[in-house]
Amino acid sequence: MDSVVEIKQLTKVFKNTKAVDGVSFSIKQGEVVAILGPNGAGKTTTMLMMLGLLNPTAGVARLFNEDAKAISVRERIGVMLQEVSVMDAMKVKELIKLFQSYYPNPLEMEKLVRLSGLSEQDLNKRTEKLSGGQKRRVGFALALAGNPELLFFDEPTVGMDISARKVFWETVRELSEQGKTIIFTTHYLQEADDIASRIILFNEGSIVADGNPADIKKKLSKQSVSFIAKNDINKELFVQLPFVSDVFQKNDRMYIVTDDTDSILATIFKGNLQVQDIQIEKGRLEEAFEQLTVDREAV
Ligand SMILES: Nc1ncnc2c1ncn2[C@@H]1O[C@H](COP(=O)(O)OP(=O)(O)OP(=O)(O)O)[C@@H](O)[C@H]1O
Repeated sequence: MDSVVEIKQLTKVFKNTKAVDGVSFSIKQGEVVAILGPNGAGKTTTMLMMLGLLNPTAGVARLFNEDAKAISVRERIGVMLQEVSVMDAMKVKELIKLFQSYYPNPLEMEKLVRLSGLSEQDLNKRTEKLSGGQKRRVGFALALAGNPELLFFDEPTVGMDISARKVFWETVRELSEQGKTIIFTTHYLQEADDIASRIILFNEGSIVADGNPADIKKKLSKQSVSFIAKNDINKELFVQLPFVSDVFQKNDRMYIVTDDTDSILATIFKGNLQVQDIQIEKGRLEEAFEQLTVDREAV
């Protein structure tokens, strides 16, 4: 399958801040990708560079194997950024019609209204009179106006109430079922896990993990095997194993921190180690993710 997004060694330096540091990935048609990470991780900056709205300090970003600024690319993408600035002094309906006119194969008004969760009343409102949540819905309708193949949403659910979120994600699922490619940034782990087929995890301007949600969760959540040793057991036996990240002793218990608890059990049994009271702990994902955030803030 062809990749619709290709970024290579993308880097952005603002004065003293390296916001994005040599990031590379490609995204295939039909993927639903969450760019996940704590505040300031570089998600928005990366998205803006992907879209050609911000020039990278180094590296390249290509959409459909072309420059993102090309008209032929613009016609195939839909974008909803954090700041939805809609033109004032126009009715919502007029604004949507204007956007439809920019594209060769726009979606019909009724479809846009249904997909974005706008009401008839909203359509007749003037844009400057909209609430924050209504603005988001209009922004969503505008992103879909051209019936795009590839969609970008930057922190899409910020400012949405629960019912608006529900409509939004239902629509995203529907679009995904139609084979559209969807890329969204979020700092909600749960959102990424619920919706995305792939999570690209950012921290401090770099990718720290990239994979399906199950693999990412495995990577994020620290697991350990612990036991009480009847005889002295040499720590090195576990330290040398590739899937072990830490081995320590607490009270009379030896803890082996690992991402593969099964293999630790196998090592214990194969080595016929004299241990008792084996416990397996699967760390909480939210905790691990919060830790990532805390680490960032501590810098
Ligand atoms: N225009 C700018 N000028 C200077 N620094 C910037 C600019 N835009 C972003 N930054 C800095 O770059 C870093 C990454 O910001 P970015 O907005 O990409 O993060 P993010 O992951 O999208 O975070 P958030 O979830 O808060 O939006 C931050 O340290 C931010 O302060």
